[in-house]
Amino acid sequence: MTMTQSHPRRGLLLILSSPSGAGKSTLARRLMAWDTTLRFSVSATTRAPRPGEEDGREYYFKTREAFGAMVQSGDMLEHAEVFGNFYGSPRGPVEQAMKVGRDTLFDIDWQGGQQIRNSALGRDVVSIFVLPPSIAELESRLRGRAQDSEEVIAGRMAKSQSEISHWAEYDYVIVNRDIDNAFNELTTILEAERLRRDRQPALADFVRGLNREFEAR
Ligand SMILES: Nc1nc2c(ncn2[C@@H]2O[C@H](COP(=O)(O)OP(=O)(O)O)[C@@H](O)[C@H]2O)c(=O)[nH]1
Ligand SMILES: Nc1ncnc2c1ncn2[C@@H]1O[C@H](COP(=O)(O)OP(=O)(O)O)[C@@H](O)[C@H]1O
Repeated sequence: MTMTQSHPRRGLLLILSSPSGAGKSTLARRLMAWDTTLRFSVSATTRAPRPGEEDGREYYFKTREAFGAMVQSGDMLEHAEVFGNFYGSPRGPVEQAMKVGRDTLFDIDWQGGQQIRNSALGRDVVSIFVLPPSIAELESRLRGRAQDSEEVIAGRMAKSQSEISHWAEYDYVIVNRDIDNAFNELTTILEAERLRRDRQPALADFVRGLNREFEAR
């Protein structure tokens, strides 16, 4: 029997979180281009689209009523209020991907990370927190992105210290100083975690064989 027949592969849930502006969307975009088998979990949000954002690509843009209805009917795997707007990960596509052993990438905040880690899917989670090299650089990246008003930027900066305080809840931490180095760390983590996942069932078989050998002595 082949390994895939006896042990259907489970999809990994790769969670990326960071204070706003540290670079997690940039890393997520690069990772999706690097590995086209990864599925990006497109969140629903009540925040307004930024210039260039497309409904269904970066987010599903929803009214508060429509968002509330999704939560009520159990369609969200997790949801949270972030910077005064609601954000949530639709459950259906994640469960579909898990079933066929496809890995899913989430760009969600620490509250969402905590909810998925504590859910029935928790054992398939690999979580990564992205830190900026300095707070001055974080602010300059938020400004450089030039997509938010001064007020929005100030609000995000004010929240960044409490966001950062959750770093130790994550499996891995990447300091995004140089984007190429940060991206290399990210792909190394994914490759190592995939190896671990893929080897686990075969290892269990192997140890059963060792035990049979013990018993036969
Ligand atoms: N819990 C949760 N957080 C989300 C979700 N989608 C996005 N976020 C987080 O919401 C925050 C704001 O996202 P966004 O408005 O795109 O701003 P940006 O992070 O500055 O690009 C970020 O920390 C995202 O990771 C989601 O589905 N659930
Ligand atoms: N290592 C880096 N060095 C310099 N600029 C970066 C780096 N990583 C990301 N950026 C830039 O910083 C800004 C914020 O990045 P973004 O990915 O949108 O952050 P987040 O999704 O965490 O809010 C973007 O303009 C992005 O191009």
